[in-house]
Amino acid sequence: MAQRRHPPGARQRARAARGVRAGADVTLGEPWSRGVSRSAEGDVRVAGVSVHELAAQHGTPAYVLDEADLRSRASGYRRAFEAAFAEIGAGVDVYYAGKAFLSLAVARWVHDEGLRVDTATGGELAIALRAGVPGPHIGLHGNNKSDDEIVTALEAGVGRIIVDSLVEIERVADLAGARGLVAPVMVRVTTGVHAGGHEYISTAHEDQKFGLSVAGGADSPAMAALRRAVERPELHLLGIHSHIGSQILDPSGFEVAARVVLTLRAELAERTGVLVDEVDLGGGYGIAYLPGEVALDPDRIAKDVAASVQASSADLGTPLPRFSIEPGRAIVGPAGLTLYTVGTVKPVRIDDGRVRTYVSVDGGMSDNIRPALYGAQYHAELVGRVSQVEPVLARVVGKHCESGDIVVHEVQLPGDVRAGDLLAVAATGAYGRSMASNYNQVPRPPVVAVTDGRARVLLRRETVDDLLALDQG
Ligand SMILES: Cc1ncc(COP(=O)(O)O)c(C=O)c1O
Ligand SMILES: N[C@@H](CCCC[NH3+])C(=O)O
Repeated sequence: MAQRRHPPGARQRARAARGVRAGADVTLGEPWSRGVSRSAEGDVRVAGVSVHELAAQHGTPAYVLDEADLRSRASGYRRAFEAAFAEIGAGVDVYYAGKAFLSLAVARWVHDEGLRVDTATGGELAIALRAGVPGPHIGLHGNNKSDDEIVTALEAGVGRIIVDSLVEIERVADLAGARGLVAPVMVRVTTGVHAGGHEYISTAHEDQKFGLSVAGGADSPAMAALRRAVERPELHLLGIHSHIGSQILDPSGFEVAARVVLTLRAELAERTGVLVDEVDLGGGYGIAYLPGEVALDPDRIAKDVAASVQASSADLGTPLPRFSIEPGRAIVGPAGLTLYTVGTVKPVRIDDGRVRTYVSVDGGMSDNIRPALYGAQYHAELVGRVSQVEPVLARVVGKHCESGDIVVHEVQLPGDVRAGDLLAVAATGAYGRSMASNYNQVPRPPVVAVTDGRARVLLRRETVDDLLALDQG
């Protein structure tokens, strides 16, 4: 695929050479990362680097990650939860959910900021370990872990393996026992609380692949698994894990799930005499994708969850456990944007007589599957120049052979949007690159980190040669 490169305009070149900024830059605000600003001349910068420069140096499409933004969200979540849980006398660990996006640098950044790392596969585990995250600060998830994954985790001394089924309890115990090890495990349970979007629902029975249901009380699959984990001497049962969903904007689901888990913990103690030390409440903290949307505030949610677990524990008469959480999207999502170059622009008359302008960009569902998969909404802006032309109703689409290859369903863009323009889509840091594909043999874009006016490549752009290298003829 030919890569489009954007030579900066003469004015930008001259300014970059002088290293000065004309006029005061204005921060764009949510849903953009905190380092995204626009100068009076319309030059959009990420952490001080112009989008023209990024496009010229790295081509488009490109994922751009604002390091300072990511770090401050990581430390913000850690501080908020540490403070709120210290207030009620409980400890807390924050695990960054690497599934949202993981690379060596990102693993190091979150580790620097005092977070641990939650991995879901051997690949994520390998990256966390290679980055230098200590084994005890890593968790391994997965509903279908391979023996290799379990053994790698055991040998790396991971802090916890979150077991997801009865058979896995036996496998982890056998693999640990064969090596003379005791495996630290948590049991993942399903509380019936499902959250995401703006509401949560609570159902008694679960019809999905993750975890073990608490439905049935003393006879529940969750209780059976916990008891079995207590029985196996090759396992050290650390605690109970619950993850209720993703992109949650209504925090009440966390509180309901926490109460269910704390109740199960008390029941387990009654039946076995073992009061487990830890409770993990999973990830799912929602972010803003569109202007005007309000992300969950870590300080607020930490206080609410802490108050609710304190109340539940007091009702149950059990001492507070140590807590942990696993935010992914809330750390990396807002820190990322995707830079595209506009190609074909096509006005299309739609049913109600209006015209929708289809703006095709040089990427699409291969770099962001979320609109096609979940109907996810995003916000885009023209970032390479300022236009005074009236906005039109636009749909940003990709270059793939699918009519559902939509990047932004509906957005107002200047009526003179044209080929060669630079377009940025906000809040693509989570589940963009990590869920990217090579559909239509499109090489995956690079991830470029921007820090204090300097850009560097974290993951290089794939090439057609990379794709051909996989092909054994
Ligand atoms: C077990 C577990 N922990 C953490 C996460 C991270 O979720 P999010 O990125 O929504 O914070 C997920 C994904 O939803 C998950 O399945
Ligand atoms: N991948 C999903 C979220 C699922 C997270 C993993 N449990 C998303 O893009 O929103």
